[in-house]
Formats: sequence, C-alpha cells, structure tokens
Amino acid sequence: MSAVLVFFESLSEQLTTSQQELLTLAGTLGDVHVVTGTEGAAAAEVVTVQSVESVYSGETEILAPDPALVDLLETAVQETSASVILSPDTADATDALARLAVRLDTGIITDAVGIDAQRRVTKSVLAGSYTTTAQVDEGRPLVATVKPNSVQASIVAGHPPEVVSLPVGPSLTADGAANGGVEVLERTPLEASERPALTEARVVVAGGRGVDGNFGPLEELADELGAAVGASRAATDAGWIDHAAQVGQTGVTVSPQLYVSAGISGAIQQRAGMQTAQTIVAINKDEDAPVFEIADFGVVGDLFEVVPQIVEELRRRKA
Ligand SMILES: Cc1cc2nc3c(=O)[nH]c(=O)nc-3n(C[C@H](O)[C@H](O)[C@H](O)COP(=O)(O)OP(=O)(O)OC[C@H]3O[C@@H](n4cnc5c(N)ncnc54)[C@H](O)[C@@H]3O)c2cc1C
Repeated sequence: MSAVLVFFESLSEQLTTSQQELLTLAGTLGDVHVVTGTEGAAAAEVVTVQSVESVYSGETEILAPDPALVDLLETAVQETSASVILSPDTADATDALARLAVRLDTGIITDAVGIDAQRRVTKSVLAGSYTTTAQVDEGRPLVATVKPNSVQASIVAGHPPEVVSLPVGPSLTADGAANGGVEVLERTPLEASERPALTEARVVVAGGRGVDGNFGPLEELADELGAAVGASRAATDAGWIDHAAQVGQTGVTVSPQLYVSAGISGAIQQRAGMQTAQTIVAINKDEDAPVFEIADFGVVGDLFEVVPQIVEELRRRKA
C-alpha cells in the first residue's frame, strides 16, 4: 500500500475533530504517517491511533511559520516515499504544503472536500454551487489541504506510533536571527475560551450586520447552549468580532447539529460555510431575507427581542 503523509503543524493535548477527520481520510488512501512541528515523543502520545504507523518530527520543536517545516516535510516525504501528502487547510499548513509542492515539482490542491482511492480530489467551489474533480498527473505526488467537516471522523485508539526524529531544526539561529527568510517578531497566544472551537462545535450561534455591534445577546445564548459564536463577513469586517469567527466562503466552514443565524441575510457566500448544518434556525426582521429559504425554523422578528426570550426560556427549563 502506498504511504500517506499527514502534516499537522502542531499538536496539542488531544487530536481535534478536524485532525481526526484527516487521519480517517488518510487511512482510506494508504499507510498513514504523521509529520509535525511538535516534538516527537509528545506528538506520539497524542496520535495514539491504530492506523498511524509513525510520527516524524524535527530534532526539537519547530513552530509555524518557520520555513524549516518545509525541510521537515521534504525529508519526511523522502523517508516514507509518500505519494499523498495532506494537511488541514490552515494558513500556515497551506503555506508549508505549497512550498513543498514546488520542491516536489508538483501542484497543490487546496480546500479539498474528498479524495477517492484513485486520488481524485473533489472541491466545492463558487460558494458551493459546483463540485469539481481534479487529479494530479500520474507519477507526481498528490499534495492537498482538506477542509474540516468534509468526512466523518472514525478512528480507533491504538498504541503510540513509532517516533522518528529527522535531522532538521528550527531555522532561527542561536542568536535569534532568522535563517530561512521568515522572522517571527512576537507570538500572542489566542485567548483561552471556555467555548468550543468554531469548526468543531455541535452548536453555533452566529450574528451578522443585524447585531449592530452588540454580540452580547448572542454570547449569552451561546453560553446557554454550550455553543461557539460565529459571524457573517459584514460583522467581522465591521470589527465587531474577530475575523476568525467568520463563517462562509472566505471564512470557516461549519457543519454543526444546530446553527442559529441572527441578523444575517443569508447571502450565498455565507451559506457556503453553513448550509450543511443539520438544523438551521434563522432570526431576521425581514421576512423576505434569503436565509429563510434554507432555514428549518424561522423567526421573523428583532433579534434583540427574540434572543433574550430564548435565553430566558432555556434558563427556565434548566432550572
Ligand atoms: C468574494 C466574496 C466572499 C465573501 N465571503 C463571505 C463569507 O465568507 N462570509 C459571509 O458571511 N459573507 C461573505 N461575503 C459577503 C456576503 O456577500 C454578504 O455581504 C454578507 O454575508 C452580508 O452579511 P450580513 O448578512 O450580516 O449583512 P446584510 O446582508 O446587511 O444583512 C443583515 C440582515 O440583518 C437583518 N437585521 C437587521 N437588524 C436586525 C435585527 N435587529 N434583528 C433581526 N434581523 C436584523 C436584516 O434584515 C438583514 O437581513 C463575501 C462576499 C464576496 C464578494
């Protein structure tokens, strides 16, 4: 069976749902090896998945966007003779895989939603209106990034895989100078949130221009539902919430069990990121808003009146 190399720029204490999805997909394509910037022994404790044979890492931790990650990837490809190299579609992983593709004299396919046994890659394009199929030339490795929520995660726990340390280190030299064309001046960790990650959440509460700068009621609803908070581009562009919260064509794709859309018109670019939610509840004061075309339940009303009533009812039922 051919080797499939899965790149995770870093691993935390547990595999995220999208990492599990990627390992599931990789398992259908060949023997799975993981390569990561995280230190090897720590990474192997996280990737205790039956289908994963080995974990490749550098001599020490290598943090994205260090170009040394590309050296690490290239060395791991040589070691494993991988014919398929996959990563999640994060900015840093896409950057590293694109550079790797140049070195391997192949192309890169980004934002894949499926890959079959013949290495045909499907993508959803033009805000989900079309599905395209692409394939790399025979004899060239397939390099692709995969969107979250594209496959159902199904992994079986196993023993920690073999750890292989490769002779690659961070490109920052001992005196702190950058060696590979990129210098990281400062790192600011994301503020820890009690809420689930947006792409992983079972419930998402999202707001748009209609919140008029005040996400307070939606945050309260999210807290009651244990939900992540998402947003339309109008809301993120206005600076009312971080860009990481943007759902849609140029934001993240979510596929939760419940998506509450409040004060969002439902433009095609927004739908592209949420239309596969199992149940969509729309709250909009315009009864002709396009979002009602895809909503399972709709409330025509002012979100500042409707949302507090939902919160109150949830609290009453919980009490
Ligand atoms: C290339 C491209 C990529 C894009 N990518 C994305 C993307 O990834 N994600 C995305 O979301 N958009 C994206 N957009 C923008 C998209 O086209 C829309 O402009 C955007 O989604 C509109 O956001 P909105 O629904 O919040 O605002 P609007 O369209 O202005 O809608 C606001 C809605 O709120 C309702 N409303 C107002 N006040 C209230 C109230 N008090 N209570 C209840 N309802 C109220 C209004 O009736 C209206 O329906 C993209 C556009 C382009 C061209």
